[in-house]
Amino acid sequence: MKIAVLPGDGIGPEITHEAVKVLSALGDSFEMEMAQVGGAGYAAHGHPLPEGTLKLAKEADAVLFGAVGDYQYDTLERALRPEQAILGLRKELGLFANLRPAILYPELAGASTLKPEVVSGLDILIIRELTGDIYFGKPRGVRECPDGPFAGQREGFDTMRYAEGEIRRIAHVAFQAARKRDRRVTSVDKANVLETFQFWRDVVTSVHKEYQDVELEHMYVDNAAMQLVRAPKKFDVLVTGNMFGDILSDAAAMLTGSIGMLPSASLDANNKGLYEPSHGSAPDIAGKGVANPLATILSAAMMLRFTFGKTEQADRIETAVKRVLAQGLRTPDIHEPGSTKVGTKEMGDAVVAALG
Ligand SMILES: NC(=O)c1ccc[n+]([C@@H]2O[C@H](COP(=O)([O-])OP(=O)(O)OC[C@H]3O[C@@H](n4cnc5c(N)ncnc54)[C@H](O)[C@@H]3O)[C@@H](O)[C@H]2O)c1
Ligand SMILES: CC(C)[C@H](C(=O)O)[C@@H](O)C(=O)O
Ligand SMILES: [Mg+2]
Repeated sequence: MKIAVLPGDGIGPEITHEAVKVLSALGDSFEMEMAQVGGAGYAAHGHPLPEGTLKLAKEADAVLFGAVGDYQYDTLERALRPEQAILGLRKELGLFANLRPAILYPELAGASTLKPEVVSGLDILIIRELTGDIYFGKPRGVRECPDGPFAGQREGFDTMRYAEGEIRRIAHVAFQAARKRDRRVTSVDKANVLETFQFWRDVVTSVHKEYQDVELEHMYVDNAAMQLVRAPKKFDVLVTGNMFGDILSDAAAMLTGSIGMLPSASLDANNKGLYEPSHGSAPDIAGKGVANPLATILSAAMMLRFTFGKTEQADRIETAVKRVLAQGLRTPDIHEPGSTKVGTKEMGDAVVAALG
């Protein structure tokens, strides 16, 4: 059981450290090897995804990833920016299925920016396609605008595209996940405007024929964004493309009380995976010891469940997280009167202490 630990930048090292601490406290023997990635990879090796890091990630059974990115690298040419590391890992490892479960722990019902009655009991699963869409489509770049009123000026462009097989495989993941839940899938698209997403809708509808026991609804992405804050509990499994999934999952994070609570699993066809919080490197709070490590700790629990099949150990971590929340411990991102404010390390220590 080899885990590649890639802490990255900003709060990445702080939160990953806590997740490693929790994994180490379980009593199983995981082989964990660390490597630099993102801005840290660029600073040490001149590339955000150094060869050695990619090799380690490929060899390992799973990757525990912190976060990448820092403002100081924003002016580098795109290929060298820290974000290319996570995009490169997803592509190189074939991690096409991104599972982002948005669960509101009852203890945090008062912490959400939405009214408790709107969010209490929330348990939805966002499935984001992760290796296609406008993120990876070619051509892209900046060129001379060929026609229209701005002809001759520079224009930026990207290409949105999805191959049928890419849509089919993520649709299967969604329908199969729904079978283990409330058997309802909402496919989110923009079929009213975009060719790519009319095609998406048609392909999802055709895959659905194999899953007649699962209810399928189609929804436009703008409506989905509205419904997520209006009546989020109406959703069960939400499946969508790379770009829409990125945006909707950050919105869903706030339903859970904080972006620091939303874990994720990025899986290939064989459940090999990369596990990371859904948030970024939070440069604004990096080094202050206040970042919420729970999304990363919960991502480690997803790793145990999906890649290693260690359901009991995953349950232990998730139960420990519930216990520390019940004890009233909160990092400062969660605003709740009467709670006990703790830092990143104390939160990690509390989870370790609460492991049954
Ligand atoms: N997968 C990734 O590595 C990943 C994901 C998203 C953004 N990024 C990168 O992170 C950098 C910052 O991006 P951003 O500011 O748009 O998004 P962000 O998610 O890093 O931060 C948004 C806000 O949420 C807060 N926040 C995030 N995680 C938190 C945590 N665990 N505990 C407490 N507060 C937390 C931050 O302090 C900030 O105010 C950028 O370089 C971006 O490209 C990386
Ligand atoms: C950092 C960035 C490339 C990444 C994405 O857009 O996928 C992030 O926002 C995420 O949600 O993991
Ligand atoms: Mg994002």
